[in-house]
Amino acid sequence: MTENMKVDVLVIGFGKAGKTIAMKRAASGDRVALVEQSSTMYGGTCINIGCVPTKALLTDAERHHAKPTTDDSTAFSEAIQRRGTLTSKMNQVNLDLAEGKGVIVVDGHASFISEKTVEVTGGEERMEITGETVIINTGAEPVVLPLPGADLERVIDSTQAQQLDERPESLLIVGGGPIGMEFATYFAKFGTKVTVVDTVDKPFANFDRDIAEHVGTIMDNLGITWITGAQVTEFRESGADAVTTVWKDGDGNEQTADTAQVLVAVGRKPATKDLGLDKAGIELTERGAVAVDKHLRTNVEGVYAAGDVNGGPQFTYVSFDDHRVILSDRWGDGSRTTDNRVVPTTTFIDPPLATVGLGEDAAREEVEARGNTLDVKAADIKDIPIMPRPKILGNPEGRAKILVERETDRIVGATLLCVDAQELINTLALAMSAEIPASTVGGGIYTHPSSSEVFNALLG
Ligand SMILES: Cc1cc2nc3c(=O)[nH]c(=O)nc-3n(C[C@H](O)[C@H](O)[C@H](O)COP(=O)(O)OP(=O)(O)OC[C@H]3O[C@@H](n4cnc5c(N)ncnc54)[C@H](O)[C@@H]3O)c2cc1C
Ligand SMILES: NC(=O)c1ccc[n+]([C@@H]2O[C@H](COP(=O)([O-])OP(=O)(O)OC[C@H]3O[C@@H](n4cnc5c(N)ncnc54)[C@H](O)[C@@H]3O)[C@@H](O)[C@H]2O)c1
Repeated sequence: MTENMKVDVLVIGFGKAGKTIAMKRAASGDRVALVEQSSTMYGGTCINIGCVPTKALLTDAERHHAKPTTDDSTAFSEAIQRRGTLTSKMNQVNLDLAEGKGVIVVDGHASFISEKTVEVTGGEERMEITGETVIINTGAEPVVLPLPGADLERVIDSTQAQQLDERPESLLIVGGGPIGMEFATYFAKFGTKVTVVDTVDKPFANFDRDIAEHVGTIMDNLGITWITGAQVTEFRESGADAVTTVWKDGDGNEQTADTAQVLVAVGRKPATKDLGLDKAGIELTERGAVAVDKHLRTNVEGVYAAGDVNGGPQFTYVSFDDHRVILSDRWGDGSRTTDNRVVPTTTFIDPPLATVGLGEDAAREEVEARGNTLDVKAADIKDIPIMPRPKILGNPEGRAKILVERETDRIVGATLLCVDAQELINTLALAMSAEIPASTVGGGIYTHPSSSEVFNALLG
């Protein structure tokens, strides 16, 4: 039997934006249904298989590496266990929170059958749910390489890499983006021999070269081998306990490596498969994301797309901001849009690597095009005497760089590779979006010893 349900707000996917809108609208008295295809994903990617579990694993890896209290394999298993306990608690808390606010959580896979109606399958029974407002928040899924052997058991993705029963002796990671960098750090700190291969022609290609050099040293110190210009062509079984990765190097020569596991981390694509978007007439971008305008409206009235599925930057806090944009458009004055967003990033290597705004080359080009001058305020962390916190913590590695347009005193970009960079970058992002002058940030009174003193050192 098919059950039909009509709601004010239908949310597809338990992601950051969707759950936040669902809870707020339910608390405001709307009838809200939220469809989630997997009970292991209540609360979405971030808390179950993304940000939170990986940072818990990295924290345990860092603690173990700094001061081992047991052998690598035992410490690795304990970290995996703690991750499991933490995520199941958070998963349950998210379900309880949503239901506590009156959200009707529906288990099953949603697929559009018309503009504002989805069919839900896979749960206890088939249902049709129609929403006056529909929020698509289905996230993203790992890109699978279309290569021979990509489906071998030892070739895994970032979710499986968080749930290994045993510490692998060796690991090859395909892709040196944030997932590659973080997992390389995590495994290497538990004593796994890590090799990373990437197609890009230089390591850490998205970062300024001086910063990339420091990152390279950090990876070298962990014994991680970073290979660029590599085109992976195949994975092959190699005996009972290894897999061979085959790639062409920059000169076109074939290279191979045998490792216990291969982690493929070559990006994540918007999760639009089996969503029936064609039946709703919802348009996609060329890259397969749900096409949206600056209010996150799709081409169908009352249907929005939030988070990774709309093709924006793939971060939890961007999905969180998406929820504000949608609330503003649908239930507010529409003034909040995706225009002029300042989006900081942090990759959680050790120390963390954080960015906001432009890199040095792009900043110079942009500032000089305005006839102005770019001031590069930069220093190696070990050479900043008035910021002793990294030394106190025993980790003075790294470099800090803040880019300032001299004539306007505006911060146009920053890269911080240092202890507490994940916090510091938010101050700079706020200064940029609120147009607080660089000299004001530099003239702040900051507690001592704190990492914020880097602002006194570079901008004061
Ligand atoms: C390993 C890893 C580490 C990361 N680390 C960070 C980090 O440190 N910081 C950061 O900001 N970001 C990080 N990210 C990215 C971040 O997790 C995502 O950008 C964010 O979670 C996306 O949220 P979302 O709102 O788009 O949806 P998601 O949280 O992805 O939720 C989508 C939900 O929709 C469900 N779903 C999909 N299709 C359907 C359907 N048809 N019917 C019903 N349900 C469906 C899915 O099961 C899922 O639960 C990381 C990602 C990964 C993979
Ligand atoms: N700390 C964080 O905020 C954090 C952490 C992890 C993930 N994330 C989010 O998740 C997203 C996905 O991460 P990701 O690292 O998988 O993707 P990514 O797209 O950011 O990086 C993928 C890397 O794989 C390389 N690559 C692509 N195809 C390849 C191939 N065939 N062979 C070898 N290398 C190849 C690319 O050159 C790139 O360096 C990120 O973009 C980020 O938004 C964020």
